[in-house]
Amino acid sequence: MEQSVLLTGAGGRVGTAILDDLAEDYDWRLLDREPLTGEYAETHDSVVADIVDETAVREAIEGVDVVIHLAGDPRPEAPWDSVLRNNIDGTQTVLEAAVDADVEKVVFASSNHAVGAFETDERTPDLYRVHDEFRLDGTELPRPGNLYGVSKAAGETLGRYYHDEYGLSVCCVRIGNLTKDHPPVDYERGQAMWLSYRDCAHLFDRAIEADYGYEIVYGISDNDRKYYSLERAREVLGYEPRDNSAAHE
Ligand SMILES: NC(=O)C1=CN([C@@H]2O[C@H](COP(=O)(O)OP(=O)(O)OC[C@H]3O[C@@H](n4cnc5c(N)ncnc54)[C@H](O)[C@@H]3O)[C@@H](O)[C@H]2O)C=CC1
Ligand SMILES: O=C1O[C@H](COP(=O)(O)O)[C@@H](O)[C@H](O)[C@H]1O
Repeated sequence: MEQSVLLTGAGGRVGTAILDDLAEDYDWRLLDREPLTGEYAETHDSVVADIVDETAVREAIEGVDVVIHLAGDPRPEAPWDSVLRNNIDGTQTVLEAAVDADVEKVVFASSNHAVGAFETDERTPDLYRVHDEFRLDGTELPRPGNLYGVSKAAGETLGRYYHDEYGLSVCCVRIGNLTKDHPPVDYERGQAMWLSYRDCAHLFDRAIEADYGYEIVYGISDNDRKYYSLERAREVLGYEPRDNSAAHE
């Protein structure tokens, strides 16, 4: 039987990349604080709610197998009051409701900014180039370079807690730079962490289907330039990216 999946932040860029490829593959429930427009609003069950509204989130989550949690403030420069509310409090609300509703898995949209401070002056810009062999693999401690990154590291830690304490399966995807059709132009960092739309959809598809306990994986395409390892995503999720920013240089 088709799995039912709650997609929070469904109206945004990552949500669109996922639905563009997977709209027919799951029984979706779409949640966003803005009313959804376009084809997915007409063809799928959708809920307009704020992610910190505990009652609305509990209602939306009832009966689903998996949650993909994207809703939040995605701005690297976002101020503390916004990330505290939308990213940290919102993620805790989702995880608590998921446990109470016996959800099997939560896939959390973490970010490259949870580890942004590894990009020191000594390492960059070499880090973004093909010859450089430095890799982060998800076993390192978080090292955020801004408060947005702190909020993503907090979301990962909340996931760890809800896994250890309640047995919830949690996969944190440290998404790189999702850009449609081609990697960012004249931006080496963005090219090293490019995630194409179709690789994004495939990665979240694998995170819905695979078996795991608690995982942190990197969400990038198979770029020649890279400083994030794809090993864990390949091994645990069966991720097989098809795109490479080098093909667009
Ligand atoms: N786009 C990217 O390259 C990356 C995105 N991410 C993360 O992925 C997630 C999605 O990002 P994007 O799709 O790019 O952002 P977006 O801004 O395009 O979409 C976010 C969606 O969440 C909704 N939303 C925001 N706060 C909400 C709240 N309190 N309650 C309910 N809905 C709310 C917005 O209305 C919007 O539709 C975010 O958590 C972001 O931090 C992480 C790394 C890279
Ligand atoms: O987490 C995120 O990261 C990407 C890439 O970061 P950037 O600083 O190189 O732009 C960003 O585009 C996205 O908005 C953000 O949510």
